[in-house]
Amino acid sequence: MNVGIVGATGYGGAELIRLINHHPYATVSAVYSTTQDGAALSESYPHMLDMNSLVLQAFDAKHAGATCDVVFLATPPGVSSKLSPSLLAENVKVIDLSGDLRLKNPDDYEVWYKKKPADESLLSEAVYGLTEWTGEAVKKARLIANPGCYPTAVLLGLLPLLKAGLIEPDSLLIDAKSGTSGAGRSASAIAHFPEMNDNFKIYKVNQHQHTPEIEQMLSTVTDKLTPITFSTHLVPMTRGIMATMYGKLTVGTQAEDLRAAYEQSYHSAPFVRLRPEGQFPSTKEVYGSNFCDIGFTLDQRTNRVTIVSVIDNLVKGAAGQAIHNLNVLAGFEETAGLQMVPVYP
Ligand SMILES: NC(=O)C1=CN([C@@H]2O[C@H](COP(=O)(O)OP(=O)(O)OC[C@H]3O[C@@H](n4cnc5c(N)ncnc54)[C@H](OP(=O)(O)O)[C@@H]3O)[C@@H](O)[C@H]2O)C=CC1
Ligand SMILES: CC(=O)N[C@@H](CCC(=O)OP(=O)(O)O)C(=O)O
Repeated sequence: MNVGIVGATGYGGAELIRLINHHPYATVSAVYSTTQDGAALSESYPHMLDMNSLVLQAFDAKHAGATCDVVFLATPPGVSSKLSPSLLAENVKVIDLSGDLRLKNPDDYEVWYKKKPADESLLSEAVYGLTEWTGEAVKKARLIANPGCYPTAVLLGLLPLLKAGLIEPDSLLIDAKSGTSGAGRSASAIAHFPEMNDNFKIYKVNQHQHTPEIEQMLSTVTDKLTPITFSTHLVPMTRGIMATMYGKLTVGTQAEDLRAAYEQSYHSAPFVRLRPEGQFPSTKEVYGSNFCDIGFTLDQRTNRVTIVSVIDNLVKGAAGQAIHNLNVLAGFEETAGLQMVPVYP
């Protein structure tokens, strides 16, 4: 299968190239850039010096139609809503890593992204690609909205317990932390070395654009939209997200109910790993891999559960999850090209 990447000079694009290089059935056949038409990939990324057959070029939907079966859009907000229709018209399937097509309500996009939303027809066609939960719809999709990095960690940790009715949805507190690659290669000053080294920052308090995305997906298992408290922090590391989540248990919930709910949801999910009760994962334990590791414990004293979910933001939170979606929609085995053991230490 031939794939193209728009935004190939960014971190998400580079991670797609790295992972697809090991994919048994997919080949990168086109890499698009708005700023580096004609440049070799190694001009942006010298670590890909041996991949100089990949020459960056200006995006052209007709070219993509002639050379690619699927195109990944690893582009900033506001771009994929414009490019997707021209790719679909060329019979090319689209996997969008940005937030443009994730929110079904266009007003939410306008409020949280402060940009013009995509056309409603595009939003209604886009399938939210949280593969473990929406894989059946992904199989039939031609347009996939790949989940955000924070929502991936948060939703994989919360959905099984909410679906089983084990925690009160309106009691949820979500405290998430990310490495700075989450902000992209052209990150603003907030993520620069002198700002972030030896520092720890909270940001976008009550304003993070992933809030409605999390609420939207949680509502599919609780049947009502419940506002959440969701805080995001930058930590001085390159990759990794840890979401620590707290919720009040419903009457009678025991630790074995929590474990049973996770096992029921993820018994055949190759990328979700559950820790024994009371043991918690760290971000390094998933670094460079497509795993989401989850730990939990129940506090009898407060009648609350603490859940910890970790991912690599660039893999499970972006490129790896996008390739997982590619595998499902193409009918490949789910793990094709994604069986990396985490890099440790
Ligand atoms: N970093 C992460 O951990 C995650 C990122 N995402 C999302 O994935 C997308 C890509 O993120 P990331 O790779 O980190 O971002 P980067 O800033 O690292 O890269 C984005 C790339 O998009 C290209 N670009 C910029 N403007 C345009 C445009 N108008 N049209 C087409 N291409 C353009 C640029 O390449 P060029 O100048 O060569 O055109 C740039 O290299 C974003 O929407 C992000 O929010 C989602 C999950 C996790
Ligand atoms: C660390 C960091 O800055 N992370 C970014 C993630 C951005 C992102 O992935 O945005 P979309 O999913 O909405 O496209 C942020 O918090 O805004």
